[in-house]
Amino acid sequence: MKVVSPRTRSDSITEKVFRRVSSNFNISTVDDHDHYTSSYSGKVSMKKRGFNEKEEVMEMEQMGAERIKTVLILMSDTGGGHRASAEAIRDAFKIEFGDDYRIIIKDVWKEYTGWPLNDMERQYKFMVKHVGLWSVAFHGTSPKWIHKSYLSALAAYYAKEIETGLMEYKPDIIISVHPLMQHIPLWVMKWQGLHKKVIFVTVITDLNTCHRTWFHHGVSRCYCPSKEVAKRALVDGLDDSQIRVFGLPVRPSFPRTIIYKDELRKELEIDLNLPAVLLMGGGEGMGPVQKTAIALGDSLYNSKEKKPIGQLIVICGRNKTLTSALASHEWKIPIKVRGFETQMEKWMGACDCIITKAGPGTIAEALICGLPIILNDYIPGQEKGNVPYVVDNGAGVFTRSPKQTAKIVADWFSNNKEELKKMSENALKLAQPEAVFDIVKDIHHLSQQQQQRIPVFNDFSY
Ligand SMILES: CCCCCCCC/C=C\CCCCCCCC(=O)OC[C@H](CO[C@@H]1O[C@H](CO)[C@H](O)[C@H](O)[C@H]1O)OC(=O)CCCCCCC/C=C\CCCCCCCC
Ligand SMILES: O=c1ccn([C@@H]2O[C@H](COP(=O)(O)OP(=O)(O)O)[C@@H](O)[C@H]2O)c(=O)[nH]1
Repeated sequence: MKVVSPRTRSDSITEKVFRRVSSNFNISTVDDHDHYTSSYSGKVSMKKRGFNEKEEVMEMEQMGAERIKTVLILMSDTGGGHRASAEAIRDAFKIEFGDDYRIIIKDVWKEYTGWPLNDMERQYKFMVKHVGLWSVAFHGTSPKWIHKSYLSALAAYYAKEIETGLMEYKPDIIISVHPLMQHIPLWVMKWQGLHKKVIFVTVITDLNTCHRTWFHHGVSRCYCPSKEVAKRALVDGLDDSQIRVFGLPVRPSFPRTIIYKDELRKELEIDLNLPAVLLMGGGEGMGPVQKTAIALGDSLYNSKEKKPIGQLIVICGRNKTLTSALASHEWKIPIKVRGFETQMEKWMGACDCIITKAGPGTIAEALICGLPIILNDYIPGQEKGNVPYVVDNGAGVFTRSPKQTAKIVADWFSNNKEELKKMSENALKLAQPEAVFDIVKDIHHLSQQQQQRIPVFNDFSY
């Protein structure tokens, strides 16, 4: 008799989901306290690290020894902003608390799960290239019942893999810096009985019109970068005690670099005397970068006097097509065309203003560097609200026209230096360079509370 293994038989999707989900639920029950205790320190630690190590850890804890805490930061490279914020938090932990915390930045979806979760970057890139499609997906998934049903199905289907991914490093604290990384990990942790052991916080990286998936009632903290986002969190039912407004976390290297402008220009081989405009489009080099660069090539050249009135730095990020197109163009003004840069603070610190799509990371960094901002594009949904955030606060202007953009910059660099100065001052007023430190200090405080057995978790229903 031929025995058909369940793995080789070709199942329908429904059968596969049903089998996986029911087997996932057999792992533990939510209120099973014995299993809850063993689930975290037992199952993962014994499986991954061996029984002896567990005993040693317990012994040290009993002796009251300070233990290095592990922080797992969940992110995805959908855009460049989530990774930048994750790195900012990691660096700030290191500066504030030295080796007291071990920080791990992971895209758990990509590393441990399957389609569609492990393919978000590619699908997101496709969707934002077709903005209408993204707009429908963003707004269409806004109702809670829609995103909850979708996310809960994925959570159930990948529960085992996600648990493995989350618990591989035995985190004491999980920080999500991504809109799609609240529900699934929190539910999986609750199903496995771990949600009261591990502190879970969300750090929102959108400045205004963020998606509702950022808000989950089960978090210990929801760090909002602005009052506008905090209002949305309250409307979505989060408790006041869960919300903190410190600002968007920016890599600590930013506030430290800006003072040495001339040094930076020497290091980056930028003309010391000509005003400089930085042109970019997020981590992926999106928006009308090429057309704007060409328009600037004309507007920043004084054809009567046959000399440039400014210089241009273009950072194309991961957009290699853009880099090579601009590198092969003939320019009348001094220009630098760069690919993905790892020390953005230096390039921003060396320039006098910036042109960018309305990415929250770039905006927050530019504000710290006191750069007036010309926003030339935004992704519908999450980036729309960033435009009034900048413009209404007098830190920049919005125009989609490359010619208009080039005209404004030429004006700032010649007749209208006063406006440039005023906007720079407004940018600095809006900047929140300390945000990332405030966030890590607050997380540290939570961690201490938990050590003193003060409950820091928020129980939640689905
Ligand atoms: C009746 C309506 C039908 C609609 C059908 C849609 C089907 C679902 C398909 C797609 C899901 C779309 C998810 C929308 C949620 C968006 C949340 C959000 O704000 O996402 C933003 C991030 C990107 O981060 C942003 O990057 C910006 C720059 O590029 C900027 O920096 C900004 O500040 C950042 O926040 O977007 C994502 O990560 C979305 C990834 C979509 C992946 C593609 C879809 C399929 C893959 C996996 C499924 C994941 C689960 C989807 C859950 C759907 C419910 C929300
Ligand atoms: O060459 C580059 C281009 C961009 N960035 C960083 O990528 C992030 C972009 O985030 P933003 O939210 O502005 O836009 P996104 O890329 O997410 O669309 C910012 O921190 C930039 O400093 C970078 O480090 N190197």
